[in-house]
Amino acid sequence: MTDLLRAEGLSAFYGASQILFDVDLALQEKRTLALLGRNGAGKSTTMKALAGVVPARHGRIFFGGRDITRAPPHTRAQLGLAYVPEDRQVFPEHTVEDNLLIAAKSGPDGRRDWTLPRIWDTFPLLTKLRSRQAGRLSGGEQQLLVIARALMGNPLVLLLDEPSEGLAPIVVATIGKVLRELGASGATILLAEQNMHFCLRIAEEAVVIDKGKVVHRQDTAGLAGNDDIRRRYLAM
Ligand SMILES: Nc1ncnc2c1ncn2[C@@H]1O[C@H](COP(=O)(O)OP(=O)(O)OP(=O)(O)O)[C@@H](O)[C@H]1O
Repeated sequence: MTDLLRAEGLSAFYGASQILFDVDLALQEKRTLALLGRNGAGKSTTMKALAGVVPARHGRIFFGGRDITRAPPHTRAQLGLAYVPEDRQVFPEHTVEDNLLIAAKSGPDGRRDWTLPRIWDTFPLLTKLRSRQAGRLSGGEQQLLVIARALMGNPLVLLLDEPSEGLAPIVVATIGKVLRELGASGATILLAEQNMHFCLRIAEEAVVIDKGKVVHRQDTAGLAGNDDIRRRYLAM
């Protein structure tokens, strides 16, 4: 299978502080990879480096075989890399439907698989809320909206930063169901999470990061039974 997105020897800094050390990641087409780690392990920084929001000081990032290490965030987005940050930024004054329509465009390959009707089918909860102002949605509803909005751009890869963070278990279950369906329909997803249980039925494989370094890689089914790694790096 082809690596759609690959990071090789990635390092990143905030000022003088080094946050990522020699991170290697490979995301294959039509697969979901979990990037797991505790609070402060470096998951968000990795996602930001892949999206171009934080520069890579060393190393290389390849997307569809093309070197995007120095490409700005908007170029990466145009190439089909959709980044959904953890802060769930919706356009608060606009309706759910307008938030989605603002983002509607063909994918870099000309595909228009994701349209409003398909979004309503995949996210029934959003259908009910289509006329509501996005700023009035709950955190979970906003999370669904930002995922749906990313899909409206028909991306090749979704980078999702901690979609389950701070949400009630029932909402987390709804988001999990949507992500499983997306994976089954052939989406390519990198999912940064602290919550390993959330990832188990969504991602096939996991990369564990700790103190900015990749410390372990395993299929998620195996990781669930790997008490040593879970205790050492995932605080569970
Ligand atoms: N803007 C910043 N300036 C300086 N240091 C930062 C900044 N953002 C994050 N850090 C530090 O970088 C390290 C990695 O943070 P990062 O947000 O990537 O971790 P994370 O695994 O995503 O954790 P969380 O679950 O808290 O989001 C932490 O030590 C954090 O304090």
